[in-house]
Amino acid sequence: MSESEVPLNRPVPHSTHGFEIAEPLTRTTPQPSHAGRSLGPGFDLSLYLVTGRDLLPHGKSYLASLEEALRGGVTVVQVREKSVDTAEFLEIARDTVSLCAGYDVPVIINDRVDIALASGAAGAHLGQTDMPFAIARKLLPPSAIVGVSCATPEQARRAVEDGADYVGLGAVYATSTKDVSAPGRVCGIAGVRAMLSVLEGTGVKAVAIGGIKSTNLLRTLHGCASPTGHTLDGVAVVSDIVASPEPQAAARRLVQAFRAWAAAASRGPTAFLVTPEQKARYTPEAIAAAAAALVDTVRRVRPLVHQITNNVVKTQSANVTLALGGSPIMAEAEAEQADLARMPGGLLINFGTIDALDGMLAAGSHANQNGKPVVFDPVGVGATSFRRATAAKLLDAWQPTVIKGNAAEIGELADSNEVKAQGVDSLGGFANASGVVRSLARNHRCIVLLSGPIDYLSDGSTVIRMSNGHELLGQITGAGCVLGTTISTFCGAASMATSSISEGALVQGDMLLATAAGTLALTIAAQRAASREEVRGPGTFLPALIDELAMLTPEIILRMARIEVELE
Ligand SMILES: Cc1ncc(COP(=O)(O)OP(=O)(O)O)c(N)n1
Ligand SMILES: Cc1nc(C(=O)O)sc1CCOP(=O)(O)O
Repeated sequence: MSESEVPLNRPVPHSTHGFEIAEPLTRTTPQPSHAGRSLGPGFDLSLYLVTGRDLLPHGKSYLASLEEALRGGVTVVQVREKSVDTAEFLEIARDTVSLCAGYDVPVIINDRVDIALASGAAGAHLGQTDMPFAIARKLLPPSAIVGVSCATPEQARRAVEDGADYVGLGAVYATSTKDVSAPGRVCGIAGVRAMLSVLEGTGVKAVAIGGIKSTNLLRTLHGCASPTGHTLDGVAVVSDIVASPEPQAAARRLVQAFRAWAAAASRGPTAFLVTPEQKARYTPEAIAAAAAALVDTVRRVRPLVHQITNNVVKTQSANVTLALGGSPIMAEAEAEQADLARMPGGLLINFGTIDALDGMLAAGSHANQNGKPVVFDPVGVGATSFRRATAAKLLDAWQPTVIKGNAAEIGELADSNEVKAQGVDSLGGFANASGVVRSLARNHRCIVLLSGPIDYLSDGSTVIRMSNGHELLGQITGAGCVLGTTISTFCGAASMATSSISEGALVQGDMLLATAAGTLALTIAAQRAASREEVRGPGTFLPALIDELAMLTPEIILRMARIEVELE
């Protein structure tokens, strides 16, 4: 839908929200009694504005800013006042109810049930240390909407039992609007996911709150979902709207992005990755054909392949990128990540030596903002608790498009101890590798590749098994790392070359096929390199591998690809 087609809020003759306890100061039209509840399950939390008068830009009045935000498409307004006396709070609440009534937007009062009652608002929002839910429910009319703040699954469970209409989940990110510096107070994307799992099937709606902006909205929505695809009903925002000199434009950006994403998410639990039409095309022949075509696409579009990778493999990775036809850049400084993310292509984050954590955090976030695919290689993630914590931090900061790893690394991220690690290598494999990759892909909402003698690839639904490769790959250092390079090269090219735009998607293009292509390119080139006459062992294998990558053709892929598909 184009910007001009998105329905924005327009003033309406009189409101249907709010219960009639006291008439707002400026309203002349009588309100229907207890109409707030008539919003019932249908109340629209898509863009939930929480007010913050102290953040208003100089010269902008509270009501002018609020009205602009309403015109921009805000769907619920919460009056949050932390430092005024009761009389002033009531006056602000009444003015807010009166203005919002004109846009048919319900008003919720933060913390204060008495103000909710006296102002004729649609309901109240309660924190964990505010009035107990049961008492608030008793005091408020049955029509009132009552929301509860939650930061843990336990609190979410309690809110469901109590009968909350919705919950505010957060803080998702750090924010300067409110002090959330206490340990564990920022629950992150992973925390919101855990709470959404609790809410599944309960009918209790959810918004996320804390540090949400138009720049991280899509990443937040994409990541905040339970493994079965239970997602947010909206986002609650303070500063991104209130502190803006143009609150209408700020609200419009947020609500449009939310609606585009919600339309995509409604197509199914893995529709964030592939459409049903794409899925129908996942046959071994079609996958080989797509991978073959992408070999030429890489050479045509020459993706910039930005790699933050470990010192052991940098030169090798750059040479592999060049051999395929991509353009490598190994840039780690935090300060250059925003500029680099604006250049089309792919990003690889390989944390083999974790030298550039700030660069990794910034690179992924900027890539998400610019729709660039992010390939994450959590090298040796189970080896130390520092690596485990770093992986969790990175996965909270940005959304990977692809996670690739060996059995020990994938097992660690999947909370499985079936496979043992030895440093950055793994010992053994999974009894049900397809199940492991499928479930990890669902949990992390991304493509997962488990590399090994057979490579298992999944988008959370389909599993693709590829059995090309050669044992010499296991005898050179960094074979897994250069697999990350070939995948990010193909993902970058596929995202640049796609002609069909999927609204609300974090990355354009079929990343499952691109990951398959990147895997096949390396493993088939390895087979060909190993069969060369001059190759006597690992020392002669590596240059031959780079030669074979440079000489790869679509026909070679079509002839040699060994692919099986398991549809769910
Ligand atoms: C939608 C939404 N979610 C969470 C909060 C936080 O409320 P609370 O825990 O009561 O903290 P304060 O806002 O009172 O500081 C909220 N207000 N809205
Ligand atoms: C009011 C509030 N409650 C939070 C919670 O975690 O409960 S975070 C928060 C402030 C959100 O402001 P901004 O959108 O400017 O980051």
